[in-house]
Amino acid sequence: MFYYGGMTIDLASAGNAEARQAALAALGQQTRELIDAVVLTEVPEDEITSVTAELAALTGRLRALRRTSPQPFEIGPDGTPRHVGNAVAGPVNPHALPLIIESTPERTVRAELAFRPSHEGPPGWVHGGVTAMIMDHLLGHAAAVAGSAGMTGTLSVRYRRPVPYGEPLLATAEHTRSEGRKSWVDGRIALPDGTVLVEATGLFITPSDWVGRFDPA
Ligand SMILES: CCCCCCCC/C=C\CCCCCCCC(=O)SCCNC(=O)CCNC(=O)[C@H](O)C(C)(C)COP(=O)(O)OP(=O)(O)OC[C@H]1O[C@@H](n2cnc3c(N)ncnc32)[C@H](O)[C@@H]1OP(=O)(O)O
Repeated sequence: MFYYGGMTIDLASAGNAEARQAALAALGQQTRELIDAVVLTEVPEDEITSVTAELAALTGRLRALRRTSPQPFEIGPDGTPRHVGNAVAGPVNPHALPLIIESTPERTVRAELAFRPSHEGPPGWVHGGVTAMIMDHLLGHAAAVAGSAGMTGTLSVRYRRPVPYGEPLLATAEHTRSEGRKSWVDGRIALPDGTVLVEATGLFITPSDWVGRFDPA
């Protein structure tokens, strides 16, 4: 639903929903490029001021017709779960990497990824909160594909080596065990040669009202 001038409009039923998602994903990607351009720019101050004014105008255009919250979790036309507004994996969300996760037949998960300069924490390296966020989401996804979708109860992260940005990395995770509504998942972020940079263990708890709702296909 969208709110425009006091009216409520269901745009999904009004047009081609898939074409709209593709257009929104392109906007999300362009905005990611903008974010990195902002943190790296060396243009003169008057140019910065001019670009800021143009961005304010563009922001106003996007705000002209808006939702009350990001796009929800849903089952896509091909039957797969998707959450395009998600902060970590959503292609429409510029804050998201986005993390593109593949599931293996063994119900483990993997994602090839590369952090960007805008993820910098310690000078030259990725912020530990950003890598923890990636681990939280990937471990949660691994719990879900194992049939134990839940909310993070605890997340323990061991930072073994600093994480570079701008380089291809591999993140993997696997469900290890469940007891009732509690499930444990292990994961890591590694260099392509297998050198582990970050290790994480998470406890995911299936809220009572989720039981049976998010069973994998
Ligand atoms: C988001 C996914 C959407 C759908 C997925 C489906 C499809 C999959 C596709 C794609 C996957 C995407 C993956 C995303 C991953 C991202 C995950 C996040 O970032 S989640 C945000 C951060 N976490 C919170 O905000 C939790 C806030 N806390 C709560 O909501 C509750 O406290 C909750 C649900 C964690 C537990 O509430 P209770 O009422 O169900 O729990 P009680 O009944 O009190 O306890 C049950 C057992 O769990 C233990 N427990 C409860 N909370 C614990 C905690 N925080 N740490 C350790 N143990 C805890 C208790 O001691 C108890 O254990 P005993 O049975 O006695 O052995």
